Amino acid sequence: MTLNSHTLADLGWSANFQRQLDTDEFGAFSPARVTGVHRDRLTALSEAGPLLLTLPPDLSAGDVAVGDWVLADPATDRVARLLDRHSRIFRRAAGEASREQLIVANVDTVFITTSATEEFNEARLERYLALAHAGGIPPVLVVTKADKADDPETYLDRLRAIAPAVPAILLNAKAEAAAEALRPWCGPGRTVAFLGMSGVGKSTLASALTGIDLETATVREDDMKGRHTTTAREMHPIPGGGWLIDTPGMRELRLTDMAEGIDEAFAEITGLTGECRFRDCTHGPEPGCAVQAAIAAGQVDAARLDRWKKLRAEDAAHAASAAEKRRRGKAFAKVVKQAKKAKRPN
Ligand SMILES: Nc1nc2c(ncn2[C@@H]2O[C@H](COP(=O)(O)OP(=O)(O)OP(=O)(O)O)[C@@H](O)[C@H]2O)c(=O)[nH]1
Ligand SMILES: [Zn+2]
Repeated sequence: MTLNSHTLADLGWSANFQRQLDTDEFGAFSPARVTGVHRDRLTALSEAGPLLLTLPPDLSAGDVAVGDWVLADPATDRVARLLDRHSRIFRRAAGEASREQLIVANVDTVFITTSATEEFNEARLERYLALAHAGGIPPVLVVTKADKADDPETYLDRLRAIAPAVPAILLNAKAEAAAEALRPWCGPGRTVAFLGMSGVGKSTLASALTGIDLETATVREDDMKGRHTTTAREMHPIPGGGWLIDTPGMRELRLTDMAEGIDEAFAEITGLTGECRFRDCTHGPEPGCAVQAAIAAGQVDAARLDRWKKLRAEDAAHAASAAEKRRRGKAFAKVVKQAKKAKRPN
């Protein structure tokens, strides 16, 4: 099989997408996986090979992300419909309240990558976990630079303390065996992505998995007018099956984008809050607090409670400022409308 010929299953198609098609769509359109999003067009892969698609008037580039599935009209090379995604990574759009800015779609596993160095930080990892949970993507924790630490196993202990249910692996990203350690989550039709701070070894691992140097990998494509353009590839095949998505948007994710899905990342605490005597318990000094009781019993880490409260507070502040912006935006629009009305001659 060449690089340009994949079955739908290889591309990540599943019953979950199949179910979304109407009977009349079956014969008329071909499903295609989005591999690149540009201002007014998409690159995509279908069973027949690469496609260059235009967007219909009711869809804008911001509605689509690398990893999405679309139905393409082969007669016009236009997107007929965007299919519902099963998972995503998103950030909150700056300025515009409550709107999600989509970063990637339909990822099956996210490798949250950290290193056995000073960079290791529980609070940050909890945010990455929250981001994965919010987008419905099962996370795997990867600790690189095992070769640089005196006692690297302690980092696994620290991960167990914050996320006992999340698989965690410790490795040297530069070693031959690095790709093998990630292989259980890859395979035909499966899509993976890396998240983590700069310098933790994401590119090293990505190159080990795909066999290409992603830092320098570019691809020449024809644009609509037949000109050649050079663009970075954002969805890479993994030898043996599966895909790695690596977009600039993922690398630009900032920690402030990540305060959703927090409750799931702190399940051992949020699972208890319903048992507190007071419904509005702050899990501080009040009597009958189930969380404080668990801390006293050594079942919950007090530092985790602090970080959970902090994340929740940040999230609330973020939501409040977004609501305020929206309110001001509306008030401003009203003023503009009134001004226009006033100017208009009868
Ligand atoms: N010794 C050792 N060095 C590593 C390991 N993983 C990564 N490095 C080195 O750390 C440096 C940064 O690795 P990258 O793979 O570029 O990190 P990155 O996460 O892709 O960083 P950005 O591209 O900035 O997001 C490189 O010099 C790697 O060779 C490891 O497990 N052990
Ligand atoms: Zn409480």
